Amino acid sequence: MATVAFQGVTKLFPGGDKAAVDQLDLDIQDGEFLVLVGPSGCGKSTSLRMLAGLEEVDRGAITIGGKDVTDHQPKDRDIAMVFQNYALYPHMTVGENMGFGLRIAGEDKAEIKRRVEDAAKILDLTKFLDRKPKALSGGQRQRVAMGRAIVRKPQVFLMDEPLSNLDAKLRVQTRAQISALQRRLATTTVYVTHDQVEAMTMGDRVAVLKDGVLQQCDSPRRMYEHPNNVFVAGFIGSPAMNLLELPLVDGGVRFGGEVVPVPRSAIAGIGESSVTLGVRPEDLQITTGAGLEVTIDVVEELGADAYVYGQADINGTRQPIVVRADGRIPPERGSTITLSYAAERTHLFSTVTGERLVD
Ligand SMILES: Nc1ncnc2c1ncn2[C@@H]1O[C@H](COP(=O)(O)OP(=O)(O)OP(=O)(O)O)[C@@H](O)[C@H]1O
Repeated sequence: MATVAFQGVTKLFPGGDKAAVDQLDLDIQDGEFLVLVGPSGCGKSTSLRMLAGLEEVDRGAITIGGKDVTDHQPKDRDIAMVFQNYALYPHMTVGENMGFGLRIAGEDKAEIKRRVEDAAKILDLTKFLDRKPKALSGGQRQRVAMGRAIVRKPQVFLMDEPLSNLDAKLRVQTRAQISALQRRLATTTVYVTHDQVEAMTMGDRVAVLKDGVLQQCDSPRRMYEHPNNVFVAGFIGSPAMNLLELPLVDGGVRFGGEVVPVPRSAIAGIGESSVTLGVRPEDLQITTGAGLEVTIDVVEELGADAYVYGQADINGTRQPIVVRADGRIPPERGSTITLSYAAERTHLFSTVTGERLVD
């Protein structure tokens, strides 16, 4: 177990017009489950590979357990990595695959056997120990890859999209198993995914990257309730937060007949004439009173909930909006509904910089 720190870590690939990872600063606690998430190409795999020692760091430093490992070989970092494709040796049995790293490290045979059997028990793989990987399901192979990592008892687990080859149902099950296993072993884990649901359900903290730049690193709840900028607001949550550009009038923005106040101090000096108001689909309510009128284009019925997609007339322009409604009494497509909201459940961002304006 160990802390991990990225200190101003930068990666420039030859030919790239900007840094793949740009001055990444991140402190990961001992035993923490930290998820790196972001869209394709945001630099999450490169960050993980630099931590693993599979990619060179151009600027900055990486420490594990307080020790600078920036120039250490992967084998000298005391980490174990689980890859997307599992990277199992097809000619070896499950048991041999799991014990491989220990054998290379010159571990005693009896000790290898004991650790492999322990890991197999934890991962429910005991009856497969003598099989070859090709005789296993995708989920079982994934567990073997996990097993190979845990028998090493490393200081840090690194996982690069380890669930992406599983079908949706198995992914949900395995997600919970990995979370439970990580909590039980309390080993510092850095986990890469592009799936924000995976990030939110698994991470103690989530680090959102965009274009190689860290946007925010917080607990899932904090990230959801207090996104630092428009990108995080739109990336975390499904369906995404509604983000509406509204002109500034009378010390605030007019939304659905009400004025959401924008403190003068928040916009002082940035010359804004409009702000971006964010409101999550579940923070809008269908009302019989006055409010924001929305014409419904599509209703997605999910059982308990229905997501209602429509167009709102906001200050004379039509803007798309999505609302979570009660799935038992969903509104009808083509009809018009009126929405109310609580001003304290809205988020205000600069239209110019995208940064959050009010805490
Ligand atoms: N070996 C390489 N040579 C040149 N450029 C690279 C190399 N590896 C990655 N890149 C570039 O660096 C940036 C970050 O890539 P990276 O693989 O870290 O992103 P990612 O967030 O993991 O994306 P994905 O989810 O698609 O795997 C991208 O612009 C990518 O094209």
